[in-house]
Amino acid sequence: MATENKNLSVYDKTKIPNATSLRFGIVVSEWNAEITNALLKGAQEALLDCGALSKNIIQWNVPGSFELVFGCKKMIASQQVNAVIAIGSVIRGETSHFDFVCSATAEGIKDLNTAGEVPVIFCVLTDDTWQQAKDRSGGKHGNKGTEAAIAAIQMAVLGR
Ligand SMILES: Nc1c(NC[C@H](O)[C@H](O)[C@H](O)CO)[nH]c(=O)[nH]c1=O
Ligand SMILES: CC(=O)[C@@H](O)COP(=O)(O)O
Repeated sequence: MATENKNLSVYDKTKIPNATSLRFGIVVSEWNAEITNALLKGAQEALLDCGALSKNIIQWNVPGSFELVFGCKKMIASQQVNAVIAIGSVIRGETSHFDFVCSATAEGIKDLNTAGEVPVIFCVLTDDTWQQAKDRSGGKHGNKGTEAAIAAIQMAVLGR
């Protein structure tokens, strides 16, 4: 189902485990900061809505999405978190750089999950246009940060 047919911000709180006992890392890319900050807001609000404590949400920033993998790996190694959310916004430009950044970031985050230490949630928008990114970070299609927070809670419980 494409995002167009699924609001990213909708969740049934009664079906989400309580997050009070869980610790979360959030690593945020600073490229396209208007988008990534909106994703971060959505994630933070959903975590708190599901019982997470502010003191248990550790946030680091990295320059761009390509650096998310390194930031998440260091977060896992040093912060005793139950799940990490990797937040980025990659928007296609004139060259094939978009493809390399997207594939490297996705592969790297996949590899962190394959390592099996801590689940890392892929909250990286890969859009052809600025409007597509706006629509998925609190716009008409909801907020992928919200979706990522719910996935983080569910995977944190599964990974315990
Ligand atoms: N063009 C975008 C980038 N590019 C930067 C890379 O992510 C990386 O920081 C750089 O290549 C240095 O290693 N990053 C995004 O997150 N979004 C973009 O649209
Ligand atoms: C995703 C990118 O790296 C891209 O925005 C860079 O733009 P360009 O391909 O025009 O250099």
